[in-house]
Amino acid sequence: MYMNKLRAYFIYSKPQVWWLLVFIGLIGSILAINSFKSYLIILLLVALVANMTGSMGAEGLTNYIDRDMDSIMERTRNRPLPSGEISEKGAFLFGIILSLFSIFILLIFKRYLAALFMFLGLFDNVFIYSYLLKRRTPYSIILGGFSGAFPVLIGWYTVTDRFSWIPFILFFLVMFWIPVHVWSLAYKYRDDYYRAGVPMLPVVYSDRKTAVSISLSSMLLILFSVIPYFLGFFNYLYLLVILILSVPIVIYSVNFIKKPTKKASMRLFIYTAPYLTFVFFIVMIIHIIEIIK
Ligand code: HEM
Ligand SMILES: CC(C)=CCC/C(C)=C/CC/C(C)=C/COP(=O)(O)OP(=O)(O)O
Repeated sequence: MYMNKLRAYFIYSKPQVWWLLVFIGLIGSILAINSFKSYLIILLLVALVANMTGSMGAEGLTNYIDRDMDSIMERTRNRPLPSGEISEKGAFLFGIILSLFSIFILLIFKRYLAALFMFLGLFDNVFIYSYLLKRRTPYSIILGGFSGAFPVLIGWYTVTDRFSWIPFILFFLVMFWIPVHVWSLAYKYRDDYYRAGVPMLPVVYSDRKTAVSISLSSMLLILFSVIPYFLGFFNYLYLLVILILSVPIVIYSVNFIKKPTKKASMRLFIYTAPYLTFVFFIVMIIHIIEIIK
């Protein structure tokens, strides 16, 4: 019984989502480390715990705020809260306790800037995106998108106070990645979102306009992904990998423009997480090669 409840809360936190938030935060920490001193490894683990509990807490609170719409949408109505596996009170306490803990642990280790970024990420995801904008505008994910990029800054500034453009470049890379990621999924579930009264872009706009918006976002993402090379932040290996990784985005986007279907949009959506994972992975590999050299 106890294990079932624990499992329900773990599923409630949406690990299928937050693993990537924690991963980009981990890369943010690794990029900030240029020597393997033990205290840096401890701070890296602090960042990992903070980003994990922060992401779990944010999801817990946003799922609580969205409990009405989640019980309507087919995609979400079997989740632990709409299905009644966990109580509303338990869901809220889960979200608030983990969110506060994620800030608290950073304050305990005197990582004040990282704690500020955690507060801003949580505030943006829970209040700005979920509570304020998601029910009001198709552009909620733009203003609400900052939250998903904060783990990179948290990872970096938990490990060091050193300024660098690198974490901010990666912050904006995630920002440019979000529209493709969200709108391609929202196209498939636009009827769901319509029934729940959520004005996601594919609900509000025609197929044509949605396809153009998603494809423009894809091109912006690719453009912003190659800029760090031309600004001299990452080397030719980064450029080569980005160009290779960008080919499917172009193909899937063109296919979606030519024939906007749910299958075409989901092919693009399913590629978005691996794309971001491999971009961050190659940035980490390049950094580690630099340190070892
Ligand atoms: C405003 C920003 C975002 C919104 C609205 C959003 C929305 C969504 C939605 C609706 C899903 C499907 C969830 C499900 O039905 O299980 C999803 C999946 C996912 N999201 Fe996001 N997302 C956002 C930002 C991010 C960010 C910043 C990351 C990580 C850096 C991320 C990582 C993922 C992953 C890994 C999945 C699972 C992908 C898959 O199943 O293939 N998301 N997202
Ligand atoms: C600082 C820090 C750790 C911030 C983390 C913020 C965070 C959890 C970002 C992820 C954004 C996301 C997956 C939103 C889900 O949207 P949704 O609720 O519309 O998705 P749904 O319809 O599937 O519930």
